[in-house]
Amino acid sequence: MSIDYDIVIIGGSLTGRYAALAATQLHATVALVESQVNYGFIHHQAMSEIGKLTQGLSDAANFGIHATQANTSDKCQISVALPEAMQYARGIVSNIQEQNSPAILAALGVDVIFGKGQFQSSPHLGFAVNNRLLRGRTYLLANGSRPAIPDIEGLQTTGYLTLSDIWQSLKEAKLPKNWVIIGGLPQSIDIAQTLARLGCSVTLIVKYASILPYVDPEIAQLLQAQLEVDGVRVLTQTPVTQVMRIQDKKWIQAADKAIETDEILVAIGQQPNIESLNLATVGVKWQQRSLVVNEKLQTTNHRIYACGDVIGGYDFANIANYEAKIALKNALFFPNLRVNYQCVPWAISSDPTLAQVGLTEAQAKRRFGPNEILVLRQYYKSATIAQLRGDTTGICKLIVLHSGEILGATVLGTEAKELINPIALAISQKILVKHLGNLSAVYPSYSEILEQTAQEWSQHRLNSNNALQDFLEGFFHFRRNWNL
Ligand SMILES: Cc1cc2nc3c(=O)[nH]c(=O)nc-3n(C[C@H](O)[C@H](O)[C@H](O)COP(=O)(O)OP(=O)(O)OC[C@H]3O[C@@H](n4cnc5c(N)ncnc54)[C@H](O)[C@@H]3O)c2cc1C
Ligand SMILES: NC(=O)c1ccc[n+]([C@@H]2O[C@H](COP(=O)([O-])OP(=O)(O)OC[C@H]3O[C@@H](n4cnc5c(N)ncnc54)[C@H](O)[C@@H]3O)[C@@H](O)[C@H]2O)c1
Repeated sequence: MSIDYDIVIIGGSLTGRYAALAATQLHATVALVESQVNYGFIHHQAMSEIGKLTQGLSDAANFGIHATQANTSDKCQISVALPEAMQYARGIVSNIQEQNSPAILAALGVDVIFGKGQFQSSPHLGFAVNNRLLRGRTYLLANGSRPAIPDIEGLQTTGYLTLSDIWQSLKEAKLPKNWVIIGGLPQSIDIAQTLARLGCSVTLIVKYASILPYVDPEIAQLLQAQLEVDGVRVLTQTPVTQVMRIQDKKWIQAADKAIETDEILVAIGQQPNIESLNLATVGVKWQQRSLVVNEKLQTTNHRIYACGDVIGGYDFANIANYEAKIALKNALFFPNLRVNYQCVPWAISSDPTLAQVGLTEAQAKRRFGPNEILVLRQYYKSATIAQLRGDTTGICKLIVLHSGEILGATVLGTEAKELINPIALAISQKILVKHLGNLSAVYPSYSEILEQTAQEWSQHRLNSNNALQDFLEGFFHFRRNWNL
């Protein structure tokens, strides 16, 4: 069989492009097939930053900072001009787009093909696009997912927005005032807070007991409390059963509550983009929420690999890139590598930020038994930097074995995204918690929180070792008595 490319990558967002560049660096020949890149999530991040800035400016008075109108003693009101904010966000998207442009990829040796294409199985496995048949030794599906829409009575006829189109579809100069968000995905938590900070009235509705069922409950509760402080009304254990339009208002029936709103955002999960790919013909299987892959990220056709949102799980760009690395190496060389999500962190850009890696306390206790686990925690208020910046809401929680092996961590607080990365590295490199405790972190810095949390381990070891405590007491008693 003759081939045109060592790998054909289908889907060219940040992950597809990342995989394509990594392949060319390894001197493999690569085709990247892309239908239409959507940088919606960068747009969202920009809006989220504007929301945080607005909040920061509103809090300025706590630091004794007051702004007054020229020639009057009236205080300034903080407000966001949506068209200008959207223009700023579009500018960021355009910069990122430029950095990842097809011209740059082509210059680096990637054959970029615009189109949608589909697999064909005969006479040989190939990917047909724009009247061309791309024959790859292997294929990588990085073609993402789209919002899953629940079968709720009246939802389709009433109309709704999703995480993919929320910002792009807003045409008015002002945001709709009242929002209902259905579903507690990581991204919907962030969007709820951003909308509230931009002046909207937001109700977040989830059908489970927690806004984020896979997160440490203590921390999910703290995050929920912060959302409520920001003015988000949170309804848990409240399944939405019906949606309807009455005149120009939308109405939501959630358990025994009827809620009137201007706009609805549906965020209950994603489903893979698979329909147009002709996957059944080439033996690739899928489920409702994801493609079926093994630990090597091979689909049920061993020459076709997949990574990113198309294979399900939490949708995060860094998780997609991690999977792309594994899938790419398996596809180009011998398929030996297996995914291990234990050391891949993820974070929500909420304020305070939530970041998690490895096992939660409950998962660790289930896997190793409750007596084998130590939970080390430190609150942000103990760190000088948090006091200086006035952001003392936060906690760092490390889950460790008695041996000092780190199993997981959850951090809620400023710079949690930065703190989680060294913990992920410690987990992957099996660096014991005592080494994190010996950090000598820069003072004042948020890393102190990590250092202090890790030091709890030595303190716990000492407190639970009576023989060592007796020895130390005796040792210093002896030195004092003998003046040594
Ligand atoms: C509102 C929002 C906020 C987010 N915030 C964050 C965040 O803060 N941090 C974070 O890590 N992640 C965030 N994410 C998630 C992140 O965007 C995704 O996890 C990441 O982009 C995964 O990349 P992917 O390549 O799997 O899928 P996508 O980014 O969806 O890319 C798939 C690509 O494949 C193309 N494609 C689809 N079908 C075909 C076809 N048949 N042929 C050719 N091409 C095709 C599409 O056009 C698209 O460009 C957010 C997502 C949303 C919606
Ligand atoms: N990283 C992880 O640890 C992990 C683990 C499991 C699942 N996931 C992923 O997280 C995503 C969500 O998973 P899930 O199993 O919670 O999905 P789900 O469809 O059961 O729920 C998603 C969210 O929508 C809410 N919801 C759904 N229907 C609703 C309704 N009618 N009314 C009100 N709220 C409603 C749920 O309460 C939840 O907050 C999926 O994409 C899944 O693959 C991640």
